[in-house]
Amino acid sequence: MYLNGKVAFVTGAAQGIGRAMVEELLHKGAAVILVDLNRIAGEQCKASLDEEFGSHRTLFIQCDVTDEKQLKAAFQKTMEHFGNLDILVNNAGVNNEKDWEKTIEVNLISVIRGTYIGLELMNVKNGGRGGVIINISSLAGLTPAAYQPVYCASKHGVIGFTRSIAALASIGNYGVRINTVCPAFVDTPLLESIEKEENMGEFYKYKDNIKDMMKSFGVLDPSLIAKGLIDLIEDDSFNGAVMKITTSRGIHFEEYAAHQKTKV
Ligand SMILES: NC(=O)C1=CN([C@@H]2O[C@H](COP(=O)(O)OP(=O)(O)OC[C@H]3O[C@@H](n4cnc5c(N)ncnc54)[C@H](O)[C@@H]3O)[C@@H](O)[C@H]2O)C=CC1
Ligand SMILES: CC/C=C\C[C@H](O)C(=O)/C=C/C=C/C=C\C=C\[C@@H](O)C/C=C\CCC(=O)O
Repeated sequence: MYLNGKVAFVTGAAQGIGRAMVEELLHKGAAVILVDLNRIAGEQCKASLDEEFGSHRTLFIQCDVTDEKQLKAAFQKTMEHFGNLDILVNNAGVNNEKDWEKTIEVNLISVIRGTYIGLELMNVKNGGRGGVIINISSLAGLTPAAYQPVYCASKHGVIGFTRSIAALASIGNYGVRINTVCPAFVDTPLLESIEKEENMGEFYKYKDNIKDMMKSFGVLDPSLIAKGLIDLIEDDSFNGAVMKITTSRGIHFEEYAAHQKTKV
């Protein structure tokens, strides 16, 4: 997909990986809807981006992605404001083993719901003009994470759902490609949750173990994740891809047997 002039919807856009993705999309000429629960951070993010890219290139929408009514309204506002939707990045995520139901709601249920709403709008069979959906998983979506069992489950779910819906989109000729990105540790405020009992709950006593893992695996810059996102959007050969991003191997892909691969 050629990004110039396209319209992208990014959740969790106010900071971290989401903000890095927004900046890359703007540099490539797209218009971007910034969707985030945090109004202050979202408005500050937009104000900063306006200085570099102009105020017409972005729209901030305060939205809790776990609230179906708010999420649907955000998509509706996008269509009204920009007239179309070409790219959807379901990025918003939390790490909370204490309120683990919230983790499942944000990291998995909202990704599924956002994908379905985005597909409805982009599917050429519905009069859409096609597009690309990227769901953000994690390396914890591919390996056990002893100290984040529910976060791990949510991210495994993102991969299973994304590969499945990508296969359906191909079989149904929807004109929409759906892929997932699995970064290892990335230098964002999310990592601060490791130090908080209200996030880690019973696993708080293992916080130093996670920090040792971070020392061992290293911590990635969000800009590398944004680069991986752009690769998946621009290269039309990717559908159902599971992109991994680690300090040791950079951007690479999980390999599956031929019968488990998704056609474009
Ligand atoms: N930081 C890391 O080490 C890694 C993060 N990831 C994933 O990348 C994604 C982005 O994470 P980070 O940028 O690191 O986190 P972050 O905490 O820096 O940013 C997450 C953003 O999502 C927003 N958000 C949270 N709940 C929301 C909700 N209910 N509705 C709308 N917005 C909401 C927050 O306000 C925040 O702006 C997440 O899905 C995370 O699981 C994956 C692998 C590594
Ligand atoms: C507060 C931090 C929350 C989330 C961080 C993020 O989602 C994350 O990166 C979590 C990673 C958890 C990893 C858990 C185990 C890692 C296991 C390793 O065995 C993976 C090993 C190699 C990857 C090889 C490769 O294909 O590159």
